[in-house]
Amino acid sequence: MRKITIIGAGSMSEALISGMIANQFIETKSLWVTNRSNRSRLATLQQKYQVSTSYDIEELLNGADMVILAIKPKDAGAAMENIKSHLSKKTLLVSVLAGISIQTLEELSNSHLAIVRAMPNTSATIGKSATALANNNNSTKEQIELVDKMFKTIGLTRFIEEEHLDAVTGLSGSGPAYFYYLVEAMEKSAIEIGLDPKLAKELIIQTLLGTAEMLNVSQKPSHQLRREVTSPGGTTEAGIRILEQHQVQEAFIQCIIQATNQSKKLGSALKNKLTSTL
Ligand SMILES: NC(=O)C1=CN([C@@H]2O[C@H](COP(=O)(O)OP(=O)(O)OC[C@H]3O[C@@H](n4cnc5c(N)ncnc54)[C@H](OP(=O)(O)O)[C@@H]3O)[C@@H](O)[C@H]2O)C=CC1
Ligand SMILES: O=C(O)[C@@H]1CCC=N1
Repeated sequence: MRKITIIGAGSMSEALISGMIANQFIETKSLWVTNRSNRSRLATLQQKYQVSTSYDIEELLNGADMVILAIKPKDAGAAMENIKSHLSKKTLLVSVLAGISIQTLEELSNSHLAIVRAMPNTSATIGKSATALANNNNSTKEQIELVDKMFKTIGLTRFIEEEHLDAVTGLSGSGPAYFYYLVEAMEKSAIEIGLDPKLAKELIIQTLLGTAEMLNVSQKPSHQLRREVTSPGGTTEAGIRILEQHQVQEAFIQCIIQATNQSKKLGSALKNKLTSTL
């Protein structure tokens, strides 16, 4: 019987819990969850998913096959300090933290652990995450297969070189927020143009689903699919002209570059802190 422990009980932790449980990846009582101090949140997760919860590090980590870090990047130092002496060489450490490199995790654990760094997104909640993963050389084939299977319970997985994980964070880790931002604009415009908000939301959602499915099944590149919507002298052309005047495509490119750079910054902030305390 497997034992998995999640350190952190926020939104990403819950997405992982719900995916694992919905897919019967692990027995509920063998899935352990903890956080820093929010007892009522742990009680909620315990009631909702029948997972085990504890603040006793030994109880949490003893015999764990996998320990998943699902805390904010700034809390990585404190959390690792708390757990490092209880991690065995047989345990796979999995991190979903933005920006924190495998090397930093190795330094924080002070031992040669098997480590996998992952970048999912919040669509994990409904089993539709796009998750990229990178492992260090200490990870065994069995551990890599296990973590892949685990993340497949929340959506698509791809193993990549670690150097690209900050870019993945900027692109698909933060990605749902960009689409929500666009939907917010569409909802606001619906009011301006006199549409019922409920009807508008249904139409927006179906349009998004249809667009995603077209991109998925069609062999055509995105710019061609866009051209096919755009009749000469028509409505789309008139609308897109405004987006081009405001350089919206360029703004999205800069947005993703900035998010990628922020992921790198989060990593180097912790690294610099570690170096200065050595
Ligand atoms: N949200 C997203 O879209 C995505 C997030 N991520 C990454 O996932 C990680 C978690 O994000 P998210 O779930 O949104 O964060 P939340 O703020 O929702 O949750 C953070 C959790 O960490 C706990 N925590 C903090 N310090 C410690 C500690 N020392 N020991 C144990 N638990 C601790 C908190 O406990 P308490 O409440 O008691 O303080 C809380 O349960 C981040 O590193 C983020 O980069 C990755 C992909 C997407
Ligand atoms: O905003 C963040 O830092 C996290 C990482 C990716 C998505 N959310």
